Amino acid sequence: MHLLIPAAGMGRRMGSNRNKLLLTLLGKPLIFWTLQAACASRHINWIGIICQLEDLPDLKAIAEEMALTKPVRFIQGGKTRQESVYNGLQGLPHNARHVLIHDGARCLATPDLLDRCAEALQKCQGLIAAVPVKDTIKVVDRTGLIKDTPDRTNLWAAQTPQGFDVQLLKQCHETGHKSGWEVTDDAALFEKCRLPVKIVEGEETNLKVTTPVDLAIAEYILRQRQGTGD
Ligand SMILES: Nc1ccn([C@@H]2O[C@H](COP(=O)(O)OP(=O)(O)OP(=O)(O)O)[C@@H](O)[C@H]2O)c(=O)n1
Ligand SMILES: C[C@](O)(CO)[C@H](O)COP(=O)(O)O
Repeated sequence: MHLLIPAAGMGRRMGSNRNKLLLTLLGKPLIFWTLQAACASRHINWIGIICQLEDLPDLKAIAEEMALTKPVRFIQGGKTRQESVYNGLQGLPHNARHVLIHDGARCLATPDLLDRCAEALQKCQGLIAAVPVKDTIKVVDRTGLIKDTPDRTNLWAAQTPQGFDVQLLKQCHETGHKSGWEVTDDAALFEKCRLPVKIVEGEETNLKVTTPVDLAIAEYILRQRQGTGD
């Protein structure tokens, strides 16, 4: 299974002056933990890291230090996540039939989740990891007034990995590009093209490290996993 890791963001919401994936999390760069899970996955046998040129030396150094046992290709990122994934798809080897896409910023995803998604992708055209929403969600208008309270039983919070048939996802990205669609995940392009996307039960701990508080929570979870919860 081929894996693309979008890692070309800036981390503005983190308030950092560099790519948040290079920030330290429990003594290692944040992206180290994402790569460690990818390496431990039984099904992933190729990794594409999508990144900005300025981060290339740091990311290469991390990959070298980890002595990754799977082939790794670095692919130039774009201005948005959507553009980055588009570039990533062009950088896949020609024999890639299925692809998992997993945010570098979701550094707590387990190898088991990656493997469950890889296995499920053998039987469908598109899927995403997701978890049922725990909060009551409000739809709010521009003036701050609540317009609707959707039924929570139908609401799921999207995560990554997201997995797709490569040719279909390439077509969806092309259509999205021509039509000027702006989306925050790849499933949305599939949906807009009226293609089916399945849900795979995700992990509550699979948070996207976005703000400083997420960094603290991620560190806490990693400590618990390592049995050093103090
Ligand atoms: N041009 C971009 C923007 C984002 N990403 C990646 O997409 C994932 C999810 O994006 P997000 O968490 O929003 O990351 P940032 O764009 O870095 O954060 P922010 O929106 O706060 O600037 C991250 O792994 C990020 O590196 C990417 O590959 N290319
Ligand atoms: C793909 C994603 O991680 C699913 O939750 C998410 O959409 C990434 O974009 P965001 O704008 O940072 O939420």
